[in-house]
Amino acid sequence: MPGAGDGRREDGPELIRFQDVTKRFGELTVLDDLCFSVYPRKHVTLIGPSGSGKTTILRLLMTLVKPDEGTITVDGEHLTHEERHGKLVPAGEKHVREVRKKIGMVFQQFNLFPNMKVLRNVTEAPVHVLGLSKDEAEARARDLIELVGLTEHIDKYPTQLSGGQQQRVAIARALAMRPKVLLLDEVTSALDPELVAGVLDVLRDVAHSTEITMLCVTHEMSFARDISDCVMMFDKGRIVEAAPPEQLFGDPRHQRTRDFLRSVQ
Ligand SMILES: Nc1ncnc2c1ncn2[C@@H]1O[C@H](COP(=O)(O)OP(=O)(O)OP(=O)(O)O)[C@@H](O)[C@H]1O
Repeated sequence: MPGAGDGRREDGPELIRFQDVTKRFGELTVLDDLCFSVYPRKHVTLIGPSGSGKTTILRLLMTLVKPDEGTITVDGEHLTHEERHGKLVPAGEKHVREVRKKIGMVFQQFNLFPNMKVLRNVTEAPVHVLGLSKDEAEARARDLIELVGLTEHIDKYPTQLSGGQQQRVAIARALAMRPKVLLLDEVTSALDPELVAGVLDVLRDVAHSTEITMLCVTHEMSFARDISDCVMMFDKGRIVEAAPPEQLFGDPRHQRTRDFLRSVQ
C-alpha cells in the first residue's frame, strides 16, 4: 500500500518512509513488503492484533533491529545506509547516531535513571548528547515538566513517584531532546488502570499543543481516535487499511478491521 499513512503532502516531504520493508525472524515473516509514510506534524497510530508486527516497526526505527529487505528513511536520511562519494554504503555509527537524534521514544517500561531526580532525568541527555549548557537544559526541562504536570515533583527520585508519574517524566525526557518524531509503544500497558487516563491526557495535550510528529502503537482505541490523523490497521505484517479515525472506527472498509474492533470493545 504505497503512500499509506497520512496521504496529504501539503506539509512537505515525508518524515518517515518505509519502502518495501520486509523483516523476518527465522522462518517467520513479521513485516511483509511494507510501504507507508508519515508526514510532518501528523499523528499516526498503529492498531492490530498481538504479533502483527507493530512494535517491530518502532524497533526498526530505533535501529534495534535491521530490515531484511527494503529501505527506511527518516527526514530524508537512510537509516541503514549513508551516502559516501555518491554511493550508498552501510551506515556507520556516527550516521546512525545523528539520524537517531531525530527520534524520541517512550517505552512500556519507563526506564528512568533511578539514581537521578526528575529534573536531572530530563536534563541528562540534552546536556551530554546535544551539548546544551546546564542552564539551557534546565529551562527546557522545567517547561516540559510543567507540561506533563509534575512541577511539584521535580526534586523527587523515580521510586517516590507512581508509575503514571514516572511515565510522564519519560515523556518529558523524550521531548527534551526535541526529536522530530516521537514513537510511543503501548505506553500505558504497564500501568495500573487508574493511572492510564492521566498519562493519556498528557499525551493528548502534547499532541494538540506541540508540532511534534507521532507514531504510536496502542491498544487504547479512544486515545487513537482522539489524537490520530491516520489510523493504520495491521494484520500479519501488512496494512489492512489506513484511514482517518472517524472513517476507520466509524465505517471500516475491511472485515478484518471490523472483527478486530469488535474484539477490543
Ligand atoms: N527478536 C525477536 N526474535 C524472534 N521473534 C520476534 C522478535 N521480535 C518479535 N518477534 C516476533 O515477531 C512477531 C511480531 O512481534 P511484534 O512485537 O512486532 O508484534 P506486535 O504487533 O507489536 O504485538 P503486541 O501487540 O503483542 O505487542 C511476533 O510473533 C513476535 O513473537
